[in-house]
Amino acid sequence: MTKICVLGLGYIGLPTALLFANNGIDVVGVDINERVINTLKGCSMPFEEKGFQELLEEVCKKESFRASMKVEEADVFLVAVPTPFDAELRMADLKYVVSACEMITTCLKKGNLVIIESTIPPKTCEKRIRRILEQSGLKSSRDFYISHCPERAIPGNTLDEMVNNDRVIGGLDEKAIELTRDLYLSFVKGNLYLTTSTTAEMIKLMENTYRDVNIALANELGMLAEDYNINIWEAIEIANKHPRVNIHKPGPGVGGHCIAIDPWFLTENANNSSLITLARNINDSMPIHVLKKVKELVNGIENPVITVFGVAYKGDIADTRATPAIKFIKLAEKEGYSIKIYDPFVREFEYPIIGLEEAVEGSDCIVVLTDHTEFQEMDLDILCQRMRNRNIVDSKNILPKQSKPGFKCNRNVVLLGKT
Ligand SMILES: NC(=O)c1ccc[n+]([C@@H]2O[C@H](COP(=O)([O-])OP(=O)(O)OC[C@H]3O[C@@H](n4cnc5c(N)ncnc54)[C@H](O)[C@@H]3O)[C@@H](O)[C@H]2O)c1
Ligand SMILES: CC(=O)N[C@@H]1[C@@H](OP(=O)(O)OP(=O)(O)OC[C@H]2O[C@@H](n3ccc(=O)[nH]c3=O)[C@H](O)[C@@H]2O)O[C@H](CO)[C@@H](O)[C@@H]1O
Repeated sequence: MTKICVLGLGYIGLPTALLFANNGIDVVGVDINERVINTLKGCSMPFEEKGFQELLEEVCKKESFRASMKVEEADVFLVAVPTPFDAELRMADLKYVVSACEMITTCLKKGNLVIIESTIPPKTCEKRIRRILEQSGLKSSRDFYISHCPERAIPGNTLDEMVNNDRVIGGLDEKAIELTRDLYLSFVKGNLYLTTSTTAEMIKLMENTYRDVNIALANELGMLAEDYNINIWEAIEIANKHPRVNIHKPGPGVGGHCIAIDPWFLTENANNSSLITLARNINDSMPIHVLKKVKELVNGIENPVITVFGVAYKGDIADTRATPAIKFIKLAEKEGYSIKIYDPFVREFEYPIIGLEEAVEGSDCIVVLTDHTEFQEMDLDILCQRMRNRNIVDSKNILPKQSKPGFKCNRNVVLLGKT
Protein backbone atom coordinates (compact mmCIF):
# COMPACT_ATOMS: atom_id res chain seq x y z
CA MET A 1 0.00 0.00 0.00
CA THR A 2 1.30 3.50 -0.87
CA LYS A 3 2.23 5.52 2.20
CA ILE A 4 1.88 9.31 2.12
CA CYS A 5 3.07 11.86 4.65
CA VAL A 6 1.02 15.09 4.52
CA LEU A 7 2.70 18.14 6.05
CA GLY A 8 0.25 20.82 7.21
CA LEU A 9 -3.18 19.76 8.49
CA GLY A 10 -5.16 22.96 7.89
CA TYR A 11 -8.10 23.75 5.63
CA ILE A 12 -6.38 22.07 2.66
CA GLY A 13 -3.91 19.49 3.99
CA LEU A 14 -6.30 17.74 6.38
CA PRO A 15 -9.23 17.28 3.94
CA THR A 16 -6.74 16.02 1.31
CA ALA A 17 -5.15 13.62 3.80
CA LEU A 18 -8.58 12.26 4.80
CA LEU A 19 -9.62 11.74 1.18
CA PHE A 20 -6.43 9.80 0.45
CA ALA A 21 -6.89 7.77 3.65
CA ASN A 22 -10.45 6.90 2.67
CA ASN A 23 -9.32 5.71 -0.75
CA GLY A 24 -6.74 3.03 -0.12
CA ILE A 25 -3.68 5.10 0.88
CA ASP A 26 -1.88 4.83 4.22
CA VAL A 27 -1.66 8.43 5.51
CA VAL A 28 0.43 10.07 8.24
CA GLY A 29 -0.68 13.64 8.81
CA VAL A 30 2.00 15.91 10.27
CA ASP A 31 1.54 19.33 11.84
CA ILE A 32 3.75 21.49 14.05
CA ASN A 33 0.72 22.66 16.04
CA GLU A 34 0.25 20.37 19.04
CA ARG A 35 -3.39 21.40 19.50
CA VAL A 36 -4.19 20.24 15.96
CA ILE A 37 -2.50 16.88 16.52
CA ASN A 38 -4.16 16.27 19.90
CA THR A 39 -7.59 17.17 18.53
CA LEU A 40 -7.11 14.75 15.63
CA LYS A 41 -5.86 12.01 17.97
CA GLY A 42 -9.24 12.34 19.72
CA CYS A 43 -10.80 11.83 16.29
CA SER A 44 -12.20 15.39 16.15
CA MET A 45 -11.77 17.99 13.40
CA PRO A 46 -9.77 21.08 14.48
CA PHE A 47 -12.04 23.26 12.29
CA GLU A 48 -15.50 23.02 10.76
CA GLU A 49 -15.97 22.01 7.14
CA LYS A 50 -19.02 20.15 5.92
CA GLY A 51 -18.62 16.33 5.68
CA PHE A 52 -15.12 16.01 7.17
CA GLN A 53 -15.96 15.00 10.77
CA GLU A 54 -17.75 11.94 9.33
CA LEU A 55 -14.81 11.21 7.01
CA LEU A 56 -12.34 11.52 9.90
CA GLU A 57 -14.35 9.02 11.96
CA GLU A 58 -14.39 6.66 8.98
CA VAL A 59 -10.60 6.71 8.50
CA CYS A 60 -10.00 6.46 12.26
CA LYS A 61 -12.06 3.25 12.17
CA LYS A 62 -10.13 1.97 9.14
CA GLU A 63 -6.84 2.97 10.83
CA SER A 64 -5.66 4.44 7.52
CA PHE A 65 -4.95 7.89 9.04
CA ARG A 66 -2.63 8.86 11.91
CA ALA A 67 -1.75 12.34 13.19
CA SER A 68 1.81 13.03 14.29
CA MET A 69 4.20 15.89 15.03
CA LYS A 70 7.08 14.09 13.33
CA VAL A 71 7.77 13.54 9.64
CA GLU A 72 8.53 9.90 8.87
CA GLU A 73 9.67 7.87 5.86
CA ALA A 74 7.02 7.42 3.19
CA ASP A 75 6.59 6.92 -0.56
CA VAL A 76 5.08 10.37 -1.07
CA PHE A 77 5.36 13.68 0.82
CA LEU A 78 2.63 16.28 0.31
CA VAL A 79 3.16 19.88 1.48
CA ALA A 80 0.07 21.98 2.34
CA VAL A 81 1.49 24.57 4.73
CA PRO A 82 0.59 28.29 4.71
CA THR A 83 2.10 30.72 2.21
CA PRO A 84 1.28 34.12 3.69
CA PHE A 85 1.99 37.46 2.07
CA ASP A 86 4.94 39.48 3.34
CA ALA A 87 3.37 42.94 3.19
CA GLU A 88 6.67 44.75 3.71
CA LEU A 89 8.48 43.00 0.86
CA ARG A 90 5.26 42.58 -1.16
CA MET A 91 6.03 38.96 -1.92
CA ALA A 92 5.18 35.43 -0.83
CA ASP A 93 6.58 34.46 2.54
CA LEU A 94 7.86 30.94 1.89
CA LYS A 95 9.22 30.23 5.38
CA TYR A 96 6.68 27.47 6.12
CA VAL A 97 7.24 25.77 2.75
CA VAL A 98 11.00 25.96 3.26
CA SER A 99 10.82 24.49 6.76
CA ALA A 100 8.44 21.71 5.63
CA CYS A 101 10.84 20.78 2.79
CA GLU A 102 13.77 20.81 5.22
CA MET A 103 11.83 18.38 7.43
CA ILE A 104 11.24 16.11 4.40
CA THR A 105 14.93 16.22 3.46
CA THR A 106 15.79 14.27 6.61
CA CYS A 107 13.59 11.31 5.51
CA LEU A 108 13.87 11.49 1.71
CA LYS A 109 14.66 8.17 -0.04
CA LYS A 110 15.23 7.04 -3.62
CA GLY A 111 11.98 6.81 -5.61
CA ASN A 112 10.08 9.30 -3.41
CA LEU A 113 7.62 11.86 -4.81
CA VAL A 114 7.27 15.32 -3.22
CA ILE A 115 4.06 17.20 -4.05
CA ILE A 116 3.62 20.87 -3.23
CA GLU A 117 -0.05 21.81 -2.85
CA SER A 118 0.61 25.17 -1.18
CA THR A 119 0.10 28.14 -3.50
CA ILE A 120 3.53 29.36 -4.59
CA PRO A 121 5.04 31.93 -7.01
CA PRO A 122 6.11 30.72 -10.48
CA LYS A 123 9.45 28.86 -10.56
CA THR A 124 9.37 28.02 -6.81
CA CYS A 125 9.45 24.22 -7.42
CA GLU A 126 12.12 24.46 -10.06
CA LYS A 127 14.43 26.84 -8.22
CA ARG A 128 13.73 26.79 -4.48
CA ILE A 129 12.11 23.44 -3.61
CA ARG A 130 14.50 21.40 -5.73
CA ARG A 131 17.55 23.03 -4.11
CA ILE A 132 16.31 22.39 -0.55
CA LEU A 133 15.38 18.75 -1.21
CA GLU A 134 18.70 18.07 -2.96
CA GLN A 135 20.44 18.90 0.32
CA SER A 136 19.50 15.29 1.14
CA GLY A 137 22.28 14.22 -1.25
CA LEU A 138 19.70 12.82 -3.70
CA LYS A 139 19.15 14.30 -7.14
CA SER A 140 15.75 15.49 -8.39
CA SER A 141 14.42 13.78 -11.57
CA ARG A 142 16.93 10.95 -11.04
CA ASP A 143 16.49 9.79 -7.42
CA PHE A 144 13.25 11.53 -6.43
CA TYR A 145 10.48 13.55 -8.09
CA ILE A 146 8.86 16.94 -7.51
CA SER A 147 5.43 18.17 -8.63
CA HIS A 148 3.02 20.99 -7.96
CA CYS A 149 -0.66 20.17 -7.64
CA PRO A 150 -2.41 23.40 -6.63
CA GLU A 151 -5.66 23.18 -4.71
CA ARG A 152 -8.76 24.80 -6.24
CA ALA A 153 -11.50 23.81 -3.76
CA ILE A 154 -13.57 26.60 -2.28
CA PRO A 155 -14.00 26.90 1.52
CA GLY A 156 -17.57 25.99 2.48
CA ASN A 157 -17.78 23.33 -0.25
CA THR A 158 -14.34 21.73 0.07
CA LEU A 159 -15.41 18.09 0.05
CA ASP A 160 -17.46 18.30 -3.12
CA GLU A 161 -14.90 20.46 -4.95
CA MET A 162 -11.85 18.43 -3.89
CA VAL A 163 -13.44 15.33 -5.37
CA ASN A 164 -15.20 16.78 -8.42
CA ASN A 165 -13.12 19.75 -9.60
CA ASP A 166 -10.68 19.36 -12.46
CA ARG A 167 -7.08 19.55 -11.25
CA VAL A 168 -3.80 20.78 -12.66
CA ILE A 169 -0.72 18.63 -12.16
CA GLY A 170 2.65 20.19 -12.95
CA GLY A 171 5.87 18.23 -12.71
CA LEU A 172 9.57 18.92 -13.00
CA ASP A 173 9.70 15.86 -15.28
CA GLU A 174 7.42 13.20 -16.86
CA LYS A 175 7.88 10.69 -14.07
CA ALA A 176 6.80 13.26 -11.43
CA ILE A 177 3.67 14.00 -13.48
CA GLU A 178 2.81 10.30 -13.89
CA LEU A 179 3.28 9.44 -10.22
CA THR A 180 1.21 12.43 -9.11
CA ARG A 181 -1.57 11.65 -11.60
CA ASP A 182 -1.81 8.04 -10.41
CA LEU A 183 -2.05 9.13 -6.80
CA TYR A 184 -4.83 11.71 -7.31
CA LEU A 185 -6.80 9.26 -9.44
CA SER A 186 -7.52 7.48 -6.14
CA PHE A 187 -10.21 10.06 -5.25
CA VAL A 188 -10.44 12.84 -7.88
CA LYS A 189 -13.38 12.47 -10.28
CA GLY A 190 -12.64 15.62 -12.30
CA ASN A 191 -10.20 15.76 -15.22
CA LEU A 192 -6.48 15.92 -14.50
CA TYR A 193 -4.56 18.37 -16.70
CA LEU A 194 -0.84 17.61 -16.95
CA THR A 195 1.80 20.29 -17.47
CA THR A 196 5.08 21.70 -16.12
CA SER A 197 5.44 22.78 -12.49
CA THR A 198 5.93 26.44 -13.42
CA THR A 199 2.83 26.45 -15.64
CA ALA A 200 0.81 24.89 -12.80
CA GLU A 201 2.11 27.54 -10.36
CA MET A 202 1.13 30.28 -12.82
CA ILE A 203 -2.33 28.79 -13.54
CA LYS A 204 -3.29 28.77 -9.85
CA LEU A 205 -2.29 32.42 -9.44
CA MET A 206 -4.00 33.41 -12.70
CA GLU A 207 -7.30 31.91 -11.53
CA ASN A 208 -7.40 33.89 -8.30
CA THR A 209 -6.09 37.04 -9.99
CA TYR A 210 -8.86 36.77 -12.59
CA ARG A 211 -11.41 36.78 -9.78
CA ASP A 212 -9.71 39.63 -7.92
CA VAL A 213 -9.53 41.87 -11.00
CA ASN A 214 -13.18 41.18 -11.81
CA ILE A 215 -14.27 41.96 -8.26
CA ALA A 216 -12.30 45.22 -8.49
CA LEU A 217 -14.13 46.04 -11.70
CA ALA A 218 -17.48 45.38 -9.99
CA ASN A 219 -16.40 47.61 -7.09
CA GLU A 220 -15.41 50.41 -9.42
CA LEU A 221 -18.67 50.09 -11.36
CA GLY A 222 -20.52 50.21 -8.03
CA MET A 223 -18.83 53.46 -7.08
CA LEU A 224 -19.51 54.94 -10.54
CA ALA A 225 -23.16 53.92 -10.24
CA GLU A 226 -23.40 56.07 -7.13
CA ASP A 227 -22.48 59.11 -9.21
CA TYR A 228 -25.40 58.32 -11.54
CA ASN A 229 -27.68 57.40 -8.65
CA ILE A 230 -28.57 54.00 -10.05
CA ASN A 231 -28.83 50.60 -8.39
CA ILE A 232 -25.66 48.70 -9.35
CA TRP A 233 -27.14 45.33 -8.36
CA GLU A 234 -30.00 45.70 -10.81
CA ALA A 235 -27.60 46.98 -13.49
CA ILE A 236 -25.21 44.03 -13.04
CA GLU A 237 -28.03 41.50 -13.04
CA ILE A 238 -29.29 42.81 -16.38
CA ALA A 239 -25.79 43.25 -17.89
CA ASN A 240 -25.05 39.61 -17.00
CA LYS A 241 -27.94 38.49 -19.20
CA HIS A 242 -25.54 39.19 -22.09
CA PRO A 243 -24.12 35.81 -23.15
CA ARG A 244 -20.51 36.97 -22.84
CA VAL A 245 -20.67 39.17 -19.72
CA ASN A 246 -20.12 37.98 -16.14
CA ILE A 247 -19.58 40.96 -13.87
CA HIS A 248 -18.79 39.94 -10.31
CA LYS A 249 -20.39 41.39 -7.19
CA PRO A 250 -19.28 44.60 -5.49
CA GLY A 251 -18.77 44.52 -1.73
CA PRO A 252 -16.70 45.71 1.23
CA GLY A 253 -13.47 44.24 -0.18
CA VAL A 254 -11.86 40.86 -0.72
CA GLY A 255 -10.96 38.60 2.18
CA GLY A 256 -9.74 35.05 2.70
CA HIS A 257 -6.42 33.31 2.55
CA CYS A 258 -6.19 33.29 -1.26
CA ILE A 259 -7.67 35.97 -3.49
CA ALA A 260 -6.50 38.84 -1.30
CA ILE A 261 -2.88 37.66 -1.43
CA ASP A 262 -2.21 35.39 -4.42
CA PRO A 263 -2.18 38.22 -7.04
CA TRP A 264 0.85 39.66 -5.23
CA PHE A 265 2.73 36.36 -5.83
CA LEU A 266 2.34 36.96 -9.56
CA THR A 267 3.57 40.53 -9.49
CA GLU A 268 6.50 40.11 -7.08
CA ASN A 269 9.12 39.66 -9.79
CA ALA A 270 7.35 41.59 -12.52
CA ASN A 271 8.33 45.04 -13.75
CA ASN A 272 5.10 45.64 -15.50
CA SER A 273 1.83 44.71 -13.83
CA SER A 274 -0.23 47.84 -13.37
CA LEU A 275 -3.69 46.22 -13.74
CA ILE A 276 -3.23 43.52 -11.09
CA THR A 277 -1.77 45.98 -8.60
CA LEU A 278 -4.52 48.51 -9.27
CA ALA A 279 -7.22 45.85 -8.76
CA ARG A 280 -5.65 44.82 -5.44
CA ASN A 281 -5.55 48.44 -4.31
CA ILE A 282 -9.19 49.05 -5.30
CA ASN A 283 -10.35 45.98 -3.37
CA ASP A 284 -8.21 46.87 -0.36
CA SER A 285 -9.72 50.36 -0.30
CA MET A 286 -13.35 49.21 -0.19
CA PRO A 287 -13.67 49.28 3.63
CA ILE A 288 -12.84 53.01 3.42
CA HIS A 289 -15.66 53.45 0.94
CA VAL A 290 -18.13 51.60 3.19
CA LEU A 291 -17.07 53.80 6.08
CA LYS A 292 -17.72 56.88 3.95
CA LYS A 293 -21.32 55.68 3.44
CA VAL A 294 -21.69 55.18 7.20
CA LYS A 295 -20.27 58.62 7.94
CA GLU A 296 -22.81 60.25 5.65
CA LEU A 297 -25.64 58.54 7.53
CA VAL A 298 -24.52 59.11 11.11
CA ASN A 299 -23.33 62.66 10.51
CA GLY A 300 -24.62 64.83 13.38
CA ILE A 301 -25.29 61.92 15.77
CA GLU A 302 -23.34 62.16 18.99
CA ASN A 303 -21.17 59.13 19.87
CA PRO A 304 -22.52 56.90 17.11
CA VAL A 305 -22.97 53.19 17.78
CA ILE A 306 -22.33 51.00 14.73
CA THR A 307 -23.51 47.38 14.47
CA VAL A 308 -21.48 45.17 12.15
CA PHE A 309 -23.40 42.24 10.64
CA GLY A 310 -20.88 39.58 9.63
CA VAL A 311 -17.12 39.45 10.09
CA ALA A 312 -16.45 36.13 8.31
CA TYR A 313 -14.59 36.82 5.09
CA LYS A 314 -17.60 35.51 3.16
CA GLY A 315 -21.08 34.09 3.69
CA ASP A 316 -22.02 30.99 5.70
CA ILE A 317 -18.53 30.15 6.96
CA ALA A 318 -16.65 30.89 10.20
CA ASP A 319 -13.31 31.80 8.58
CA THR A 320 -12.20 35.40 9.27
CA ARG A 321 -8.77 35.28 7.61
CA ALA A 322 -7.96 38.62 5.95
CA THR A 323 -11.57 39.68 6.38
CA PRO A 324 -12.25 43.25 5.18
CA ALA A 325 -14.32 43.63 8.37
CA ILE A 326 -11.13 44.13 10.39
CA LYS A 327 -10.07 47.14 8.38
CA PHE A 328 -13.59 48.58 8.52
CA ILE A 329 -13.81 48.12 12.31
CA LYS A 330 -10.39 49.67 12.93
CA LEU A 331 -11.18 52.66 10.72
CA ALA A 332 -14.60 53.10 12.35
CA GLU A 333 -13.01 53.02 15.80
CA LYS A 334 -10.55 55.71 14.71
CA GLU A 335 -13.56 57.77 13.72
CA GLY A 336 -14.68 57.51 17.35
CA TYR A 337 -17.58 55.12 16.71
CA SER A 338 -18.52 52.37 19.18
CA ILE A 339 -18.68 48.99 17.47
CA LYS A 340 -20.93 46.02 18.25
CA ILE A 341 -20.59 42.83 16.23
CA TYR A 342 -23.04 40.09 15.34
CA ASP A 343 -21.99 37.04 13.31
CA PRO A 344 -23.97 33.78 13.45
CA PHE A 345 -20.95 31.65 12.38
CA VAL A 346 -17.80 33.18 13.85
CA ARG A 347 -16.74 32.10 17.35
CA GLU A 348 -13.16 33.34 17.54
CA PHE A 349 -12.34 36.90 16.55
CA GLU A 350 -10.15 39.70 17.84
CA TYR A 351 -13.27 41.68 18.83
CA PRO A 352 -16.17 40.34 20.94
CA ILE A 353 -19.08 38.81 19.03
CA ILE A 354 -22.43 39.28 20.75
CA GLY A 355 -26.05 38.16 20.31
CA LEU A 356 -28.26 39.73 17.66
CA GLU A 357 -30.59 41.69 19.96
CA GLU A 358 -27.77 43.07 22.09
CA ALA A 359 -25.85 44.06 18.96
CA VAL A 360 -28.79 46.02 17.54
CA GLU A 361 -29.97 47.63 20.81
CA GLY A 362 -29.33 51.41 20.71
CA SER A 363 -27.50 51.19 17.38
CA ASP A 364 -27.29 54.13 15.00
CA CYS A 365 -26.39 52.13 11.91
CA ILE A 366 -26.25 48.47 10.87
CA VAL A 367 -23.43 47.75 8.44
CA VAL A 368 -23.64 44.44 6.60
CA LEU A 369 -20.18 43.18 5.61
CA THR A 370 -20.86 39.46 4.99
CA ASP A 371 -23.55 37.69 2.98
CA HIS A 372 -24.63 35.06 5.52
CA THR A 373 -27.90 33.47 4.32
CA GLU A 374 -29.45 34.21 7.72
CA PHE A 375 -29.37 37.93 6.91
CA GLN A 376 -31.72 37.34 3.96
CA GLU A 377 -34.46 36.35 6.34
CA MET A 378 -33.99 39.01 9.02
CA ASP A 379 -37.09 40.75 10.29
CA LEU A 380 -35.71 44.23 9.89
CA ASP A 381 -38.79 45.94 11.25
CA ILE A 382 -38.37 44.23 14.59
CA LEU A 383 -34.65 44.95 14.60
CA CYS A 384 -35.24 48.57 13.71
CA GLN A 385 -37.43 49.01 16.78
CA ARG A 386 -34.37 48.36 18.95
CA MET A 387 -32.18 50.85 17.12
CA ARG A 388 -31.63 54.44 18.21
CA ASN A 389 -31.43 55.59 14.59
CA ARG A 390 -32.61 53.43 11.71
CA ASN A 391 -29.76 53.42 9.25
CA ILE A 392 -28.47 50.47 7.28
CA VAL A 393 -25.53 50.12 4.91
CA ASP A 394 -25.93 46.80 3.14
CA SER A 395 -22.64 46.35 1.29
CA LYS A 396 -23.66 42.83 0.19
CA ASN A 397 -27.23 43.59 -0.92
CA ILE A 398 -28.39 40.67 1.24
CA LEU A 399 -31.02 42.09 3.62
CA PRO A 400 -34.72 41.78 2.75
CA LYS A 401 -35.84 44.70 0.63
CA GLN A 402 -39.42 45.10 1.85
CA SER A 403 -40.78 46.01 5.25
CA LYS A 404 -43.46 43.60 6.48
CA PRO A 405 -47.07 44.90 6.19
CA GLY A 406 -48.27 46.50 9.38
CA PHE A 407 -44.83 47.80 10.38
CA LYS A 408 -43.50 51.20 9.53
CA CYS A 409 -39.76 51.42 9.63
CA ASN A 410 -38.05 54.57 8.48
CA ARG A 411 -34.88 52.78 7.71
CA ASN A 412 -32.48 54.46 5.48
CA VAL A 413 -30.91 51.67 3.49
CA VAL A 414 -27.81 52.48 1.57
CA LEU A 415 -26.62 49.82 -0.79
CA LEU A 416 -23.13 50.23 -2.10
CA GLY A 417 -23.60 51.75 -5.50
CA LYS A 418 -26.82 53.56 -4.67
CA THR A 419 -27.02 56.72 -2.62
N1 LIG B 1 -7.79 27.53 2.40
C1 LIG B 1 -8.04 27.50 1.11
O1 LIG B 1 -9.16 27.67 0.71
C2 LIG B 1 -6.97 27.23 0.09
C3 LIG B 1 -7.36 26.88 -1.20
C4 LIG B 1 -6.38 26.65 -2.16
C5 LIG B 1 -5.04 26.74 -1.82
N2 LIG B 1 -4.70 27.07 -0.53
C6 LIG B 1 -3.27 27.12 -0.22
O2 LIG B 1 -2.96 25.94 0.55
C7 LIG B 1 -1.93 26.23 1.51
C8 LIG B 1 -2.43 25.86 2.90
O3 LIG B 1 -3.51 26.69 3.22
P1 LIG B 1 -4.50 26.34 4.41
O4 LIG B 1 -5.67 27.25 4.26
O5 LIG B 1 -4.73 24.88 4.51
O6 LIG B 1 -3.59 26.80 5.66
P2 LIG B 1 -3.88 26.57 7.23
O7 LIG B 1 -3.30 27.74 7.93
O8 LIG B 1 -5.33 26.25 7.42
O9 LIG B 1 -3.07 25.24 7.61
C9 LIG B 1 -1.73 25.10 7.48
C10 LIG B 1 -1.21 24.15 8.56
O10 LIG B 1 0.19 23.94 8.32
C11 LIG B 1 0.83 23.81 9.59
N3 LIG B 1 2.29 23.96 9.40
C12 LIG B 1 3.04 25.07 9.25
N4 LIG B 1 4.34 24.74 9.04
C13 LIG B 1 4.42 23.38 9.06
C14 LIG B 1 5.45 22.45 8.90
N5 LIG B 1 6.71 22.83 8.65
N6 LIG B 1 5.16 21.14 8.97
C15 LIG B 1 3.90 20.71 9.20
N7 LIG B 1 2.86 21.56 9.37
C16 LIG B 1 3.11 22.88 9.30
C17 LIG B 1 0.15 24.84 10.45
O11 LIG B 1 0.33 24.58 11.82
C18 LIG B 1 -1.31 24.71 9.98
O12 LIG B 1 -2.03 23.80 10.79
C19 LIG B 1 -1.61 27.72 1.31
O13 LIG B 1 -0.53 27.85 0.43
C20 LIG B 1 -2.87 28.28 0.67
O14 LIG B 1 -2.60 29.43 -0.09
C21 LIG B 1 -5.61 27.30 0.41
C1 LIG C 1 -10.84 31.42 -8.65
C2 LIG C 1 -11.59 31.03 -7.41
O1 LIG C 1 -12.78 30.96 -7.47
N1 LIG C 1 -10.87 30.78 -6.27
C3 LIG C 1 -11.50 30.32 -5.04
C4 LIG C 1 -11.05 31.21 -3.87
O2 LIG C 1 -11.82 30.92 -2.75
P1 LIG C 1 -12.34 32.12 -1.82
O3 LIG C 1 -13.26 31.56 -0.79
O4 LIG C 1 -11.22 32.93 -1.33
O5 LIG C 1 -13.14 32.97 -2.96
P2 LIG C 1 -14.40 33.88 -3.07
O6 LIG C 1 -15.67 33.18 -2.82
O7 LIG C 1 -14.29 34.52 -4.40
O8 LIG C 1 -14.24 34.98 -1.95
C5 LIG C 1 -13.11 35.82 -1.84
C6 LIG C 1 -13.54 37.20 -1.35
O9 LIG C 1 -14.07 37.94 -2.43
C7 LIG C 1 -15.34 38.47 -2.10
N2 LIG C 1 -16.15 38.49 -3.34
C8 LIG C 1 -16.31 37.34 -4.04
C9 LIG C 1 -17.02 37.32 -5.23
C10 LIG C 1 -17.58 38.53 -5.70
O10 LIG C 1 -18.23 38.59 -6.76
N3 LIG C 1 -17.40 39.67 -4.98
C11 LIG C 1 -16.69 39.68 -3.80
O11 LIG C 1 -16.55 40.76 -3.20
C12 LIG C 1 -15.89 37.50 -1.04
O12 LIG C 1 -16.85 38.13 -0.25
C13 LIG C 1 -14.62 37.18 -0.27
O13 LIG C 1 -14.29 38.18 0.67
O14 LIG C 1 -9.68 30.98 -3.59
C14 LIG C 1 -9.41 29.62 -3.17
C15 LIG C 1 -7.97 29.54 -2.67
O15 LIG C 1 -7.03 29.67 -3.66
C16 LIG C 1 -9.67 28.71 -4.37
O16 LIG C 1 -9.33 27.38 -4.04
C17 LIG C 1 -11.15 28.85 -4.75
O17 LIG C 1 -11.44 28.07 -5.89
